[in-house]
Amino acid sequence: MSDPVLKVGDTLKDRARAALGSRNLILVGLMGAGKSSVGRIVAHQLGIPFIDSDVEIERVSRMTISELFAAYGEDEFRALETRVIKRLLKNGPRVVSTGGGAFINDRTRKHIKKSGLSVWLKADLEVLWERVSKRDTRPLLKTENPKQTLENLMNARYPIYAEADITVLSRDVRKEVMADEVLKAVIEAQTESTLP
Ligand SMILES: Nc1ncnc2c1ncn2[C@@H]1O[C@H](COP(=O)(O)OP(=O)(O)OP(=O)(O)O)[C@@H](O)[C@H]1O
Ligand SMILES: O=C(O)C1=C[C@@H](O)[C@@H](O)[C@H](O)C1
Ligand SMILES: [Mg+2]
Repeated sequence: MSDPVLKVGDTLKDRARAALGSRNLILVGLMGAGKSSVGRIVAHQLGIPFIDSDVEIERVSRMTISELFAAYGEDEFRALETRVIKRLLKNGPRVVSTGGGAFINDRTRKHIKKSGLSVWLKADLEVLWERVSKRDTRPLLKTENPKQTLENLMNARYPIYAEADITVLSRDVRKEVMADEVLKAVIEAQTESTLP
């Protein structure tokens, strides 16, 4: 990608926007990591469209994610998720926040890797639990011991999320601070990839 000329005084968002070029920025990670809320701010900062794959799936199916899981099961949900994400990634640049299991699916992960820069928002169990325990809209956590289920998902999924291009630690700080960290990481990733 050819770098547009950057000037002294360019802001963090200008530099991140230039680093991204026409690629998509795709946020991956577990439920509660902040993909949807941080992704929305990042897109606003970059001045490019924001799309949340869970919201898009609910829009096209006219069902909630819980209803989809209940009516068709997880495998059908994943097949739909793959199709929707593939379509969303066709026209970059966009910020696409994915559902927690999207990057774990081999086909979806391939589409994500091909179409842009992936960012893993990595959080520890206590941060995630504090956030997801407030709402019961997540079908995979409707178990007898949802905190243990979340920990099991972390153990199974973290090695796969680690394949993302960038990892940003999602902590208990304001969402705007997290968004700035994502922008900085995009710039750093671009700088590293152009080093001799
Ligand atoms: N940095 C933050 N500080 C405080 N609260 C946060 C932060 N990031 C996210 N949250 C809150 O945590 C909850 C989950 O965040 P969000 O929906 O963005 O996560 P997600 O990664 O998109 O999860 P899912 O995979 O379930 O869609 C929301 O209520 C959100 O407001
Ligand atoms: O972690 C997951 O597998 C999921 C996370 C949510 O974003 C939804 O996509 C759905 O509840 C499945
Ligand atoms: Mg989300």
